[in-house]
Amino acid sequence: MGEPVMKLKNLKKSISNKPIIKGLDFEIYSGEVFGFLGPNGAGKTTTIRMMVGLMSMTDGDVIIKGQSVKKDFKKAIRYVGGIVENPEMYPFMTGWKNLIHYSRMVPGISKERIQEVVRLVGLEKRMKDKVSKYSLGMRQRLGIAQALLHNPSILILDEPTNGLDPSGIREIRSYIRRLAAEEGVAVIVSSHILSEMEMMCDRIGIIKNGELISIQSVHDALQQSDQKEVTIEARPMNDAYEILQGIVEGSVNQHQNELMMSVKKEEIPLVIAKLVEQNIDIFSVNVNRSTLEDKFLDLIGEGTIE
Ligand SMILES: Nc1ncnc2c1ncn2[C@@H]1O[C@H](COP(=O)(O)OP(=O)(O)OP(=O)(O)O)[C@@H](O)[C@H]1O
Repeated sequence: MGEPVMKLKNLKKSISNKPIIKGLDFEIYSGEVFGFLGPNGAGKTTTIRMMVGLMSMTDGDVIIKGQSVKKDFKKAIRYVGGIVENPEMYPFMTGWKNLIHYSRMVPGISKERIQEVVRLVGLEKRMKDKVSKYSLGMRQRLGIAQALLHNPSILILDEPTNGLDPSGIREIRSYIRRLAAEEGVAVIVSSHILSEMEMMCDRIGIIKNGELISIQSVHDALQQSDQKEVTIEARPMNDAYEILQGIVEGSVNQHQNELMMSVKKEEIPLVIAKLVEQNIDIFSVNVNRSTLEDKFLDLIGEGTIE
């Protein structure tokens, strides 16, 4: 994956002596979309605010392209583009004027670069319209264009799809993927919606109560999502083992009174039926939570997932 663009090192935050972020360690790489996922109040915004220097750190550090946000804020932050609070836009000015206005505050931004970022977020045809005529999704895209003007290595977007309708969400998603692929920027997006993250991200880190509880590649997670780890307590054990070996594709492991195997969810009833057919007594069947979705459901409680 090459050198990380950003490194979190034992990052901590306490507010009024209450630990909010309890030591985060992870790395973000060029060209990847990294999803920062967690239920409301998990600590996503607090972490992002520390990453971009909007909030002080209690302990640890954030290193961006080798520069410490704590010690060398100015050097570190020039690599970052971000929308953490609402982007500052003037509704009475056109999209183009807004970008020109912003570019004057940052040295070295050419007209060509402005055109390039406009193309990257697909707003070429709407540049002459006033921002007041834009949909929320278009404003969000203009905000992303603005954040990209100075060629950042890392783009940080806090809940970029908040408040958007499904077509707006689809658009933002495709533009974010395109940015990572075409510009090679690392993109961090936060959200509390797993399904959305799975479609947009290469890797997902799950945060709960200020701690990172899982970090996983979406590709691996989707490959695994079909398989379930199943533990069956059955007697006579040896007969059950023989039968299972004949029907389960992977290996069957024996541990004390239990047999463990990995099967597809739809195969679980078949496995049980075969054992019962052959007069095996079944005392328990446990399906262990192992996938990203399982972990996330564990966290936020079933039924609340979107
Ligand atoms: N200024 C503050 N004073 C006290 N507590 C705070 C402050 N800011 C955040 N918190 C607490 O820190 C925890 C993490 O909040 P944070 O906003 O980072 O969560 P989040 O994961 O971004 O959630 P959401 O999706 O709701 O924005 C919450 O319990 C919140 O109440």
